[in-house]
Amino acid sequence: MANEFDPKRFTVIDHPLVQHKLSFLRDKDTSTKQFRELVNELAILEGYEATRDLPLEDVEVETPLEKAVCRRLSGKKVAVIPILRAGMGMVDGILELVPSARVGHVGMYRDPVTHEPHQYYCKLPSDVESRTCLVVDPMLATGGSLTAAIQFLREAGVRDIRALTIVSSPEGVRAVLDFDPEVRLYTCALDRQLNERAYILPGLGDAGDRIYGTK
Ligand SMILES: O=P(O)(O)OC[C@H]1O[C@H](OP(=O)(O)OP(=O)(O)O)[C@H](O)[C@@H]1O
Ligand SMILES: O=c1cc[nH]c(=O)[nH]1
Ligand SMILES: [Mg+2]
Repeated sequence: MANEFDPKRFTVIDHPLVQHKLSFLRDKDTSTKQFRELVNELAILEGYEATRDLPLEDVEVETPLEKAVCRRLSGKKVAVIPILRAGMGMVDGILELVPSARVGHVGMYRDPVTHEPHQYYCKLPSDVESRTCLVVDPMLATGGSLTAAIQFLREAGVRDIRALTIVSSPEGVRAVLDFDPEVRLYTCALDRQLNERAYILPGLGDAGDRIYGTK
């Protein structure tokens, strides 16, 4: 479905498998175990889309019959950057696709009253600036957490940043795309709006609590 955002920078993944899994993710009766599995599966499907244009190079391979020119990922390396906690639920899915990726962690929690993000941890790969960084977090609500993470990566010199969320609000998408003119954003769903507590509607509730069973 068309939306108001620049299609070169913002992609809603409307693949049937994604939409099918998302329907179970939203369901309040889905168990913690199943929720975690679904987040992992959605990360794989989304990661496939977000890595679609990684550069390739020709390599010569000897098949059992003859030599063949094949294509492999070229030098450009990948880092996965989960925004803690909920983003951790997407890491293994991305690593299944790109096993050699490094993982950097950005710890961020949202103040329940002001909704402002507070950073409490950060550890990035030493060569992060030369990597394609896939920032993962299931939820994009006000955009405060993701813009803070992007700012952090820009300050570390990262050029290629792609953000992968599962459910996004229009307010959050606008905030992220306006904040950073280069970032590319992928999501499985563009939802209707935020409520007065800055939760996404219809959304899926608190992703961190549902992944870890803390409520
Ligand atoms: O776009 P925003 O308004 O910043 O909200 C989205 C953030 O809120 C959630 O994290 P939360 O603060 O609940 O931390 P958690 O992952 O530890 O549960 C979510 O995982 C995002 O990081
Ligand atoms: O709807 C929301 C908003 C922020 N964080 C969540 O986990 N869910
Ligand atoms: Mg949470």
